[in-house]
Amino acid sequence: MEQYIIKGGTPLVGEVVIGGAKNAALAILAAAIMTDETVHIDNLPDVNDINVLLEAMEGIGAQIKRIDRHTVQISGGAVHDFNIDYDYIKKIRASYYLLGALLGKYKHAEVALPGGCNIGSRPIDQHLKGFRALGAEVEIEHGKILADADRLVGSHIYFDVVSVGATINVMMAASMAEGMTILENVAKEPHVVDVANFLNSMGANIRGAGTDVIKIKGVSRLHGAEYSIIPDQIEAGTFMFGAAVTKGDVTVLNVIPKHLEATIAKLVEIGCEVEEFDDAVRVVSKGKLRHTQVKTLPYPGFPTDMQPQMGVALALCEGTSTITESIFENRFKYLDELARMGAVSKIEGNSATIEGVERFSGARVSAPDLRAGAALVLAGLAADGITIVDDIVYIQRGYERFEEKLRELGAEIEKVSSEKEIQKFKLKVS
Ligand SMILES: CC(=O)N[C@H]1[C@@H](OP(=O)(O)OP(=O)(O)OC[C@H]2O[C@@H](n3ccc(=O)[nH]c3=O)[C@H](O)[C@@H]2O)O[C@H](CO)[C@@H](O)[C@@H]1O
Ligand SMILES: C=C(OP(=O)(O)O)C(=O)O
Repeated sequence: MEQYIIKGGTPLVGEVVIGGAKNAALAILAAAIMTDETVHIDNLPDVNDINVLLEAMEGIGAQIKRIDRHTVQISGGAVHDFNIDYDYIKKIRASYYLLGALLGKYKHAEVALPGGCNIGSRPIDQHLKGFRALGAEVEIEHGKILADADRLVGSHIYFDVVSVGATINVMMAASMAEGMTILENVAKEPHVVDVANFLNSMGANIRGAGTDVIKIKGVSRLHGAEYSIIPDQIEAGTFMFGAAVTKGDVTVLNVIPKHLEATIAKLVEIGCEVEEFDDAVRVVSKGKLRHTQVKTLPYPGFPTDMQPQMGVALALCEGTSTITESIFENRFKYLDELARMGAVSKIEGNSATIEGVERFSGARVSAPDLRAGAALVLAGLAADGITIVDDIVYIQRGYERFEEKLRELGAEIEKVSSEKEIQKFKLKVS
């Protein structure tokens, strides 16, 4: 089992290039099998979730050609199997996008119920409601979602909750339904817009992505395309909070600053200096950090996927801060791990009260999920002494070369997998 070992106390300083957005890329890869022609996708992040999804797609007959770590060519023409097994996708959430893609193109899909991070109850009732409204029969049997339709017909669908996954999934299926679909109360996340743009580049007719209402005029076929995925706002935000907690000076490159507005606002509130450029953002943290409040909300609100990273910063702020987590009820597990490093917090329902401390002390902690794991790495970088983060397989789901990028910013961090390597690192940094 691999771990990160970190000697904290060095400010992160320098520039870091941000990769493509995992959560956009996963949906776009799935959507790529909706045409028989070749699709060329660029700016893919080289992370475990992507590789697992590509394997699952190969398993049903898609031809996948890796051009390099960030570029892939996909031909969906040879897809002959509409059945995705649990073994492939138990580790990832976004396997559910193969439902929308297969149902849209082939009117039939059998996909195991998705996995993903254990951050709370994660129903998919809104996805199924959307597919049924388009005319599909949908059943859950033996852990699989079976969706079947003679034809899909456009419909007017109001989502009861704002869901990124349901919005994208139903948008995919509806793009190959007959007639007009109107989706209301949809998610407005940048990756929803990116997937709509990608589908449109394949010949779909989708309008309104990024607003509350998406209108889709179904088409009978989609064609090949070349597409470059948007930058990952969560990877960028993680490095930006890295600057905040280590009293560093980090510029994230290849970002869309507009997508980072909520993160930037909170960094400014806690006392960081933030400079925005066309496709870069610089975060400088000098003095003490100030306490604040934050509530996670759908975009353009503060993203739940940034909540643990912000929580680590708040645990180092002067005074008392509060976090309200309104999307997933089980996203505070990192606070128990952070307590081992000296953080002081109390969780009540979906809120956490955090009493800032002067410093963390290095300790052995476990990553409970992807973003919580990344947040604990940030805590280790800010802490006195040595921190070991276990279960980094979660972090590897969504961060490419995380430790290398941090080292390029001056961090003392290694990926290790044995006691011998841990001792070697300790000797090196002592
Ligand atoms: C692979 C991927 O892109 N994952 C992201 C996606 O997850 P995911 O697509 O699972 O998240 P959703 O936006 O669907 O979930 C938002 C809220 O809606 C609820 N809900 C969702 C669907 C449904 O059918 N019924 C229902 O009640 C969920 O329990 C949650 O409380 O968006 C989340 C919210 O930005 C992010 O944290 C995840 O990183
Ligand atoms: C929660 C996340 O991913 P998933 O939805 O795939 O579990 C995430 O990207 O932070």
